[in-house]
Amino acid sequence: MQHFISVHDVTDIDALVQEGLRHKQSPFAFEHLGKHKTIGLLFFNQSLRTRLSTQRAAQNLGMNTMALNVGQDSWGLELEEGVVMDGNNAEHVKEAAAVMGKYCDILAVRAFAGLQDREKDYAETVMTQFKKYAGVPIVNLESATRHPLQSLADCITIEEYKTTARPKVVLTWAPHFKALPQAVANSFCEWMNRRDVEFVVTHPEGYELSPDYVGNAKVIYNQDEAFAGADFIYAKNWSSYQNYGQVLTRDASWMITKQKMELTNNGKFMHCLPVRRNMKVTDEVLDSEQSIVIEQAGNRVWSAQAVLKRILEGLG
Ligand SMILES: NCCC[C@H](NC(=O)CCC(=O)O)C(=O)O
Ligand SMILES: NC(=O)OP(=O)(O)O
Repeated sequence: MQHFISVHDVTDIDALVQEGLRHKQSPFAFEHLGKHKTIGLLFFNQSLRTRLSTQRAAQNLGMNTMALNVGQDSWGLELEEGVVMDGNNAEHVKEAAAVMGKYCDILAVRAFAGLQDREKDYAETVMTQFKKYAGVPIVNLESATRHPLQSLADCITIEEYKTTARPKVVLTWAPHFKALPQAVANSFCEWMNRRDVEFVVTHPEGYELSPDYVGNAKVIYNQDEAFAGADFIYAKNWSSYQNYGQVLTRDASWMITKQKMELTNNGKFMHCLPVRRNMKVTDEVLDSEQSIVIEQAGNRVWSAQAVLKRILEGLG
């Protein structure tokens, strides 16, 4: 594997899921693979899980790690080409990416959607620019449109907890007062569409995700109907794709409650975290046996470790 930007960089998801599960069993089996290799983690946005789990994964593989909060620890980065740099950003990504590529063998980048300009966000400028100028493999730590390390951890978690060969997995929109990106939901769709699951997406009208990511997934606008017989409920808020970046409703009837979970087949509750309690999901559900959010977050280490191992093998 050269870069890990999206599901399209993976030739065999099942093999990668199994790889992750093997790392979970034997975290230090490849502790020499990353010796004398350095990963740089760049954050344009906040993070808890991604920052710590990716560092932990790299360390388990014997790598050195460096993390940088762009714009806070370092200079603000200009991403547009050909502009007069008379604003707040002191350094262009052309130099910054190339320089960091001299210090690091792998660069991992988090840069959320701005949610102002759909065309710009969906062009994935930051990932594209880093890929173009860094000269080293790039790992996506959640970009404008995708969060593949999360999706791989989600696949690993579903593999561990499924009780039938072909579980029913429901991605449900849940209310939030802020405008959040579509990245986690988009990415989850892309990965689920390639897994052996019955995949259903449910959300209020106006929250349709980009068809490029939803693909052939079944979309049901009635949340109760969608929940019927589900083995996994994956909750996430996202802002509108059509009315780009808008919050169209905060309808509390979409919050995940115990009553809704009772419609499922004793389904497991999943969320990528962080989650707003009693906004998206009740305490009762989050604190119940059905919630596997902590185990899911724990699997972020094994997801990152599987990906970094594949990239390290390609470095030679
Ligand atoms: N990486 C996991 C989710 C990150 C981000 N959530 C957030 O920004 C939540 C912020 C808040 O609840 O204030 C998102 O939805 O893409
Ligand atoms: N799920 C996730 O990516 O969490 P952080 O935003 O805390 O990294």
